[in-house]
Amino acid sequence: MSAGSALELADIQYRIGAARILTDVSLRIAPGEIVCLIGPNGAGKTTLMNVITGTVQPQSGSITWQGRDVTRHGPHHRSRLGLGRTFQTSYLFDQLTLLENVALGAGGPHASGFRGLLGIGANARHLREQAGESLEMVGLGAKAHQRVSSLSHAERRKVEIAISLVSGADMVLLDEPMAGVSAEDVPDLVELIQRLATPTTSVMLVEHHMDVVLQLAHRLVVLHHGEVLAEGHPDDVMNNREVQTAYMGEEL
Ligand SMILES: Nc1ncnc2c1ncn2[C@@H]1O[C@H](COP(=O)(O)OP(=O)(O)OP(=O)(O)O)[C@@H](O)[C@H]1O
Repeated sequence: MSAGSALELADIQYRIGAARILTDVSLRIAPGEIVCLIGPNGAGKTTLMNVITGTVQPQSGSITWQGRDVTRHGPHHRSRLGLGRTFQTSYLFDQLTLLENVALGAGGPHASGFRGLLGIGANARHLREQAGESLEMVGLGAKAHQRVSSLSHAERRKVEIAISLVSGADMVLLDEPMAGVSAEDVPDLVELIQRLATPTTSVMLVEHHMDVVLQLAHRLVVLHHGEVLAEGHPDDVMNNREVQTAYMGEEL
Protein backbone atom coordinates (compact mmCIF):
# COMPACT_ATOMS: atom_id res chain seq x y z
CA MET A 1 0.00 0.00 0.00
CA SER A 2 1.15 3.54 -0.72
CA ALA A 3 2.19 5.66 2.24
CA GLY A 4 -0.63 7.83 3.52
CA SER A 5 -3.54 5.82 2.09
CA ALA A 6 -6.39 4.73 4.33
CA LEU A 7 -8.12 2.88 1.52
CA GLU A 8 -6.65 1.62 -1.69
CA LEU A 9 -8.47 -0.13 -4.52
CA ALA A 10 -6.35 -1.73 -7.21
CA ASP A 11 -7.59 -2.92 -10.61
CA ILE A 12 -11.13 -3.73 -9.53
CA GLN A 13 -13.12 -5.67 -12.13
CA TYR A 14 -16.77 -6.46 -11.61
CA ARG A 15 -19.05 -8.07 -14.17
CA ILE A 16 -22.64 -9.23 -14.07
CA GLY A 17 -22.89 -11.89 -16.75
CA ALA A 18 -21.35 -10.35 -19.85
CA ALA A 19 -21.91 -6.78 -18.63
CA ARG A 20 -18.77 -5.02 -17.40
CA ILE A 21 -19.98 -2.91 -14.49
CA LEU A 22 -16.55 -1.84 -13.15
CA THR A 23 -13.36 -2.02 -15.19
CA ASP A 24 -9.80 -1.47 -13.91
CA VAL A 25 -10.92 0.79 -11.09
CA SER A 26 -8.02 1.94 -8.94
CA LEU A 27 -8.17 4.71 -6.37
CA ARG A 28 -6.73 5.80 -3.06
CA ILE A 29 -8.21 7.76 -0.22
CA ALA A 30 -6.02 9.41 2.41
CA PRO A 31 -6.95 9.76 6.08
CA GLY A 32 -8.99 12.94 6.59
CA GLU A 33 -9.84 13.32 2.93
CA ILE A 34 -13.34 14.02 1.57
CA VAL A 35 -13.66 12.35 -1.82
CA CYS A 36 -16.76 12.78 -3.98
CA LEU A 37 -17.59 10.09 -6.48
CA ILE A 38 -19.52 11.54 -9.39
CA GLY A 39 -20.61 10.34 -12.81
CA PRO A 40 -23.63 10.05 -15.06
CA ASN A 41 -26.52 7.74 -14.16
CA GLY A 42 -25.56 4.10 -14.37
CA ALA A 43 -21.80 4.85 -14.25
CA GLY A 44 -21.25 2.35 -11.43
CA LYS A 45 -21.01 4.67 -8.41
CA THR A 46 -23.28 2.71 -6.08
CA THR A 47 -21.69 -0.54 -7.21
CA LEU A 48 -18.26 0.84 -6.35
CA MET A 49 -19.46 1.88 -2.89
CA ASN A 50 -20.82 -1.66 -2.46
CA VAL A 51 -17.45 -3.10 -3.49
CA ILE A 52 -15.83 -0.96 -0.80
CA THR A 53 -18.25 -2.05 1.94
CA GLY A 54 -18.08 -5.69 0.84
CA THR A 55 -21.70 -6.23 -0.17
CA VAL A 56 -20.47 -6.81 -3.73
CA GLN A 57 -17.48 -9.08 -4.42
CA PRO A 58 -15.40 -8.10 -7.47
CA GLN A 59 -14.12 -10.90 -9.73
CA SER A 60 -10.61 -9.49 -9.46
CA GLY A 61 -8.60 -6.67 -7.97
CA SER A 62 -7.75 -5.88 -4.38
CA ILE A 63 -9.02 -3.70 -1.55
CA THR A 64 -6.59 -2.62 1.12
CA TRP A 65 -7.86 -0.90 4.25
CA GLN A 66 -5.37 0.61 6.71
CA GLY A 67 -2.66 -1.66 5.36
CA ARG A 68 -4.72 -4.85 5.56
CA ASP A 69 -6.03 -6.80 2.56
CA VAL A 70 -9.81 -6.91 3.08
CA THR A 71 -10.75 -8.06 -0.43
CA ARG A 72 -12.35 -11.28 0.84
CA HIS A 73 -13.76 -9.82 4.07
CA GLY A 74 -17.55 -9.52 4.31
CA PRO A 75 -19.38 -6.30 5.19
CA HIS A 76 -19.63 -6.94 8.94
CA HIS A 77 -15.94 -7.70 9.23
CA ARG A 78 -15.06 -4.52 7.31
CA SER A 79 -17.44 -2.50 9.43
CA ARG A 80 -15.76 -3.82 12.58
CA LEU A 81 -12.43 -2.67 11.14
CA GLY A 82 -13.82 0.88 10.84
CA LEU A 83 -14.73 0.85 7.16
CA GLY A 84 -18.20 2.39 7.34
CA ARG A 85 -21.40 1.50 5.60
CA THR A 86 -23.36 3.17 2.85
CA PHE A 87 -26.77 4.64 3.37
CA GLN A 88 -28.75 5.19 0.21
CA THR A 89 -32.13 4.01 1.28
CA SER A 90 -33.10 4.67 4.82
CA TYR A 91 -33.18 1.60 7.01
CA LEU A 92 -34.00 3.27 10.30
CA PHE A 93 -36.72 1.81 12.52
CA ASP A 94 -39.53 4.39 12.44
CA GLN A 95 -41.24 3.23 15.62
CA LEU A 96 -38.09 3.31 17.73
CA THR A 97 -36.57 6.46 19.23
CA LEU A 98 -33.47 8.12 17.86
CA LEU A 99 -31.49 6.87 20.84
CA GLU A 100 -32.71 3.29 20.34
CA ASN A 101 -31.87 3.41 16.65
CA VAL A 102 -28.36 4.67 17.31
CA ALA A 103 -27.76 2.19 20.16
CA LEU A 104 -28.96 -0.62 17.89
CA GLY A 105 -26.76 0.59 15.06
CA ALA A 106 -23.78 0.95 17.36
CA GLY A 107 -23.42 -2.75 17.93
CA GLY A 108 -24.77 -3.76 14.54
CA PRO A 109 -28.02 -5.69 14.24
CA HIS A 110 -26.58 -8.46 16.39
CA ALA A 111 -25.67 -9.11 19.98
CA SER A 112 -24.35 -5.84 21.42
CA GLY A 113 -26.76 -3.66 19.43
CA PHE A 114 -29.82 -5.49 20.70
CA ARG A 115 -28.50 -5.62 24.25
CA GLY A 116 -27.96 -1.86 24.09
CA LEU A 117 -31.48 -1.41 22.82
CA LEU A 118 -33.02 -3.62 25.48
CA GLY A 119 -30.80 -2.37 28.26
CA ILE A 120 -29.36 -5.84 28.88
CA GLY A 121 -25.77 -6.48 29.89
CA ALA A 122 -22.87 -4.54 31.33
CA ASN A 123 -22.26 -2.59 28.14
CA ALA A 124 -25.83 -1.40 27.70
CA ARG A 125 -25.49 1.83 29.63
CA HIS A 126 -22.20 2.62 27.93
CA LEU A 127 -23.74 1.97 24.53
CA ARG A 128 -26.70 4.25 25.26
CA GLU A 129 -24.35 6.95 26.56
CA GLN A 130 -22.31 6.72 23.40
CA ALA A 131 -25.48 6.87 21.33
CA GLY A 132 -26.55 10.00 23.23
CA GLU A 133 -23.17 11.67 22.68
CA SER A 134 -23.28 10.82 19.01
CA LEU A 135 -26.75 12.36 18.69
CA GLU A 136 -25.45 15.50 20.43
CA MET A 137 -22.65 15.67 17.89
CA VAL A 138 -25.06 15.70 14.98
CA GLY A 139 -27.27 18.29 16.71
CA LEU A 140 -30.13 15.94 17.62
CA GLY A 141 -29.52 15.53 21.35
CA ALA A 142 -32.80 17.26 22.21
CA LYS A 143 -34.76 14.77 20.12
CA ALA A 144 -33.07 11.61 21.44
CA HIS A 145 -36.32 10.24 22.90
CA GLN A 146 -38.56 11.04 19.96
CA ARG A 147 -39.56 8.41 17.44
CA VAL A 148 -37.70 8.44 14.14
CA SER A 149 -41.06 8.63 12.33
CA SER A 150 -41.33 12.29 13.46
CA LEU A 151 -38.12 13.37 11.70
CA SER A 152 -37.48 15.26 8.47
CA HIS A 153 -35.31 13.72 5.73
CA ALA A 154 -32.34 15.81 6.83
CA GLU A 155 -32.75 14.67 10.42
CA ARG A 156 -32.93 11.03 9.32
CA ARG A 157 -29.64 11.52 7.49
CA LYS A 158 -28.16 12.92 10.66
CA VAL A 159 -29.30 9.87 12.64
CA GLU A 160 -27.63 7.66 10.04
CA ILE A 161 -24.45 9.69 10.41
CA ALA A 162 -24.72 9.39 14.20
CA ILE A 163 -24.82 5.59 13.78
CA SER A 164 -21.75 5.76 11.61
CA LEU A 165 -19.96 7.82 14.27
CA VAL A 166 -20.91 5.59 17.17
CA SER A 167 -19.78 2.47 15.35
CA GLY A 168 -16.29 3.98 15.28
CA ALA A 169 -15.94 4.32 11.52
CA ASP A 170 -12.62 5.65 10.25
CA MET A 171 -14.22 6.03 6.86
CA VAL A 172 -17.78 7.23 6.45
CA LEU A 173 -19.44 6.26 3.17
CA LEU A 174 -22.48 8.28 2.15
CA ASP A 175 -24.59 7.46 -0.89
CA GLU A 176 -26.52 10.53 -2.00
CA PRO A 177 -26.80 12.11 1.45
CA MET A 178 -28.80 15.04 0.06
CA ALA A 179 -31.48 12.86 -1.57
CA GLY A 180 -34.90 14.00 -0.40
CA VAL A 181 -33.43 16.73 1.80
CA SER A 182 -35.14 20.12 1.46
CA ALA A 183 -33.03 23.05 0.20
CA GLU A 184 -33.09 24.88 3.52
CA ASP A 185 -31.63 21.86 5.33
CA VAL A 186 -28.74 21.34 2.89
CA PRO A 187 -26.23 23.84 4.43
CA ASP A 188 -26.58 22.24 7.86
CA LEU A 189 -25.97 18.77 6.47
CA VAL A 190 -23.00 19.99 4.41
CA GLU A 191 -21.48 21.47 7.56
CA LEU A 192 -21.99 18.19 9.44
CA ILE A 193 -20.30 16.17 6.69
CA GLN A 194 -17.37 18.60 6.76
CA ARG A 195 -17.07 18.02 10.50
CA LEU A 196 -17.03 14.24 9.99
CA ALA A 197 -13.66 14.47 8.27
CA THR A 198 -10.96 14.57 10.93
CA PRO A 199 -7.23 13.80 10.62
CA THR A 200 -8.11 10.13 11.10
CA THR A 201 -11.54 9.88 9.49
CA SER A 202 -12.13 10.11 5.77
CA VAL A 203 -15.42 10.54 3.96
CA MET A 204 -16.42 9.20 0.58
CA LEU A 205 -19.69 10.23 -0.92
CA VAL A 206 -21.75 9.82 -4.04
CA GLU A 207 -23.65 13.01 -4.74
CA HIS A 208 -25.52 14.41 -7.71
CA HIS A 209 -25.90 17.98 -6.47
CA MET A 210 -22.82 19.68 -7.89
CA ASP A 211 -23.07 22.71 -5.59
CA VAL A 212 -22.82 20.33 -2.63
CA VAL A 213 -20.01 18.36 -4.27
CA LEU A 214 -17.98 21.51 -4.84
CA GLN A 215 -18.43 22.66 -1.26
CA LEU A 216 -17.36 19.34 0.19
CA ALA A 217 -14.85 17.65 -2.06
CA HIS A 218 -11.14 17.78 -1.47
CA ARG A 219 -10.90 15.53 -4.49
CA LEU A 220 -13.28 14.31 -7.19
CA VAL A 221 -13.32 10.90 -8.83
CA VAL A 222 -15.39 10.67 -12.02
CA LEU A 223 -16.76 7.29 -13.06
CA HIS A 224 -18.04 6.77 -16.58
CA HIS A 225 -19.22 3.41 -17.95
CA GLY A 226 -17.59 1.75 -14.94
CA GLU A 227 -14.15 3.28 -15.48
CA VAL A 228 -12.34 6.13 -13.74
CA LEU A 229 -12.49 8.90 -16.33
CA ALA A 230 -10.75 11.56 -14.26
CA GLU A 231 -9.71 12.34 -10.72
CA GLY A 232 -8.11 15.23 -8.93
CA HIS A 233 -8.80 18.70 -7.59
CA PRO A 234 -12.43 19.70 -8.25
CA ASP A 235 -11.48 22.74 -10.39
CA ASP A 236 -9.25 20.65 -12.65
CA VAL A 237 -11.79 17.86 -12.99
CA MET A 238 -14.66 20.20 -13.79
CA ASN A 239 -12.58 21.83 -16.52
CA ASN A 240 -11.64 18.50 -18.04
CA ARG A 241 -13.11 18.28 -21.55
CA GLU A 242 -13.66 14.50 -21.36
CA VAL A 243 -15.65 14.95 -18.16
CA GLN A 244 -17.76 17.69 -19.71
CA THR A 245 -18.46 15.47 -22.73
CA ALA A 246 -19.40 12.51 -20.54
CA TYR A 247 -21.96 14.69 -18.80
CA MET A 248 -23.52 16.11 -21.97
CA GLY A 249 -27.25 16.03 -21.45
CA GLU A 250 -26.83 15.24 -17.76
CA GLU A 251 -27.10 17.54 -14.79
CA LEU A 252 -23.59 18.80 -13.98
N1 LIG B 1 -27.94 -6.46 -10.00
C1 LIG B 1 -27.73 -5.94 -11.20
N2 LIG B 1 -28.03 -6.62 -12.33
C2 LIG B 1 -27.80 -6.10 -13.55
N3 LIG B 1 -27.25 -4.90 -13.76
C3 LIG B 1 -26.94 -4.17 -12.68
C4 LIG B 1 -27.16 -4.62 -11.35
N4 LIG B 1 -26.73 -3.67 -10.48
C5 LIG B 1 -26.27 -2.67 -11.24
N5 LIG B 1 -26.40 -2.96 -12.55
C6 LIG B 1 -26.01 -2.11 -13.68
O1 LIG B 1 -24.71 -1.63 -13.38
C7 LIG B 1 -24.56 -0.29 -13.83
C8 LIG B 1 -24.08 0.57 -12.68
O2 LIG B 1 -25.13 0.70 -11.73
P1 LIG B 1 -24.97 1.62 -10.44
O3 LIG B 1 -26.26 1.60 -9.70
O4 LIG B 1 -23.74 1.23 -9.71
O5 LIG B 1 -24.75 3.06 -11.13
P2 LIG B 1 -24.80 4.49 -10.46
O6 LIG B 1 -23.67 5.26 -11.05
O7 LIG B 1 -24.85 4.40 -8.98
O8 LIG B 1 -26.18 5.06 -11.02
P3 LIG B 1 -27.20 6.16 -10.43
O9 LIG B 1 -26.46 7.47 -10.47
O10 LIG B 1 -28.32 6.12 -11.40
O11 LIG B 1 -27.57 5.72 -9.04
C9 LIG B 1 -25.90 0.12 -14.41
O12 LIG B 1 -25.85 -0.01 -15.81
C10 LIG B 1 -26.87 -0.86 -13.80
O13 LIG B 1 -27.96 -1.07 -14.67
